[in-house]
Amino acid sequence: MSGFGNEFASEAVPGTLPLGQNSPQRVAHGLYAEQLSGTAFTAPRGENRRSWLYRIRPAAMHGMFAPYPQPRLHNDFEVGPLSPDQLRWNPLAVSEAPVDFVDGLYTMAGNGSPAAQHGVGVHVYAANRSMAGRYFYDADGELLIVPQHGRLHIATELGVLEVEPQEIAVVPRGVRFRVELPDGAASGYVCENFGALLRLPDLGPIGSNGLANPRDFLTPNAAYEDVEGQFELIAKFQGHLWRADIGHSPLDVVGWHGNYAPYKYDLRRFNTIGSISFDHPDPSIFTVLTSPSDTPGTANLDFVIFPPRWLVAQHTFRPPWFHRNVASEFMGLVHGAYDAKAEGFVPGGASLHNCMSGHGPDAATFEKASAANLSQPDVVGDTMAFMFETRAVLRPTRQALDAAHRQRDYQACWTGLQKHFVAPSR
Ligand SMILES: O=C(O)Cc1cc(O)ccc1O
Ligand SMILES: [Fe+2]
Repeated sequence: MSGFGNEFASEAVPGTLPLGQNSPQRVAHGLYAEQLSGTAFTAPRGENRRSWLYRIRPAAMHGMFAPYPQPRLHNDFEVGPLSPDQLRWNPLAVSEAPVDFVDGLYTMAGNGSPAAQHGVGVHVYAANRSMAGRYFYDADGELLIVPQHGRLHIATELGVLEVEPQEIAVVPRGVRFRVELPDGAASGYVCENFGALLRLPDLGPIGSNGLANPRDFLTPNAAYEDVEGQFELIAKFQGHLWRADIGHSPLDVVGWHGNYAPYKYDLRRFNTIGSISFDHPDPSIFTVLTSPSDTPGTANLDFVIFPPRWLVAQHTFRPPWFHRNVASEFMGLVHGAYDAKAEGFVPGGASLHNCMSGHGPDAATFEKASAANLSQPDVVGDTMAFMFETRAVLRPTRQALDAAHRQRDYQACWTGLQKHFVAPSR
């Protein structure tokens, strides 16, 4: 079903959804009615998100939760002194042992907390088997999933999302799901948003079209599993994982209606807008989705992409400029090469430039772009980089700082920048 944040209605069995009410005395087909609230009951109408689920058994039915050991996934961002160094990592290696999506998550950095209801957790994942007999939900935030390698088959309570690299999926806070790997292995990035729900950015003078267009966001039709067995429900709650026995698939929603639902988006549909005169615009022009904070214009999270595009700006240094930012920038690369880095920033890798840490094109990129012939356009072809930009400093986890795959020589990419200044003689 097409559209961003629409009021959808979907039933896998005809006649499931009640007409004219949400909670009839007896639901059709012997189902239970259950509301899933993604915003406060009293959130303003334009921001209010909830769905009504008509399901075989209510979500309350499962055993007691006990801690589930997955020490690589958490929200214990490093406390204490934090170096302002620029950081960069190679891709996380896929484990030799069998690892599913939940066990394959690895926390890189974050800010805020689930308790504070603002901030983000930044994770990567590398998995080599499908989740089988287990289901997951995150009570701490919605999950923005950015596949980098391998497709994901995400079976959720509200239906199935198939996503491949260069597409994204968003699973709302609380929605239970299982991830299968049609290609046998998969890796990518996840931003866990503790704050206000992701929404489309305002377009200002761009007008009523452009960037990510609402109709390109797709929400699944209802699909249910009617199976019983000895299964496991994994919850992420207040920064840590918990497990409970569950005797049936919780993906048993036969019909649902509402505006709180998973969705996917193909980043290749992004209507990239840029300079056709001079100067490289601020990267906010590439915002796909934003989670506002309580300060207008200052996001809890901006999800920004750097898709293929033409560079035509005249008398201009065309790649991203040198920069220091009050906000903090975590970047990843889904595909190809990024136009500010000639080498070292590889698909599946990541970089972190925190508040006011200088960054920008590496020496090779600077020299090349400074000498480029601007009478012809450049095309940035095979590429799909992205940024999770957030107003608060991203504190890396201890494991990310200590990781063998951290590039400890990252700063060297700027050491080759030559002094070109020549003081005019007086
Ligand atoms: O490469 C980066 O760090 C992100 C970035 C992109 C851009 O187009 C302009 C500035 C900027 O920091
Ligand atoms: Fe930047």
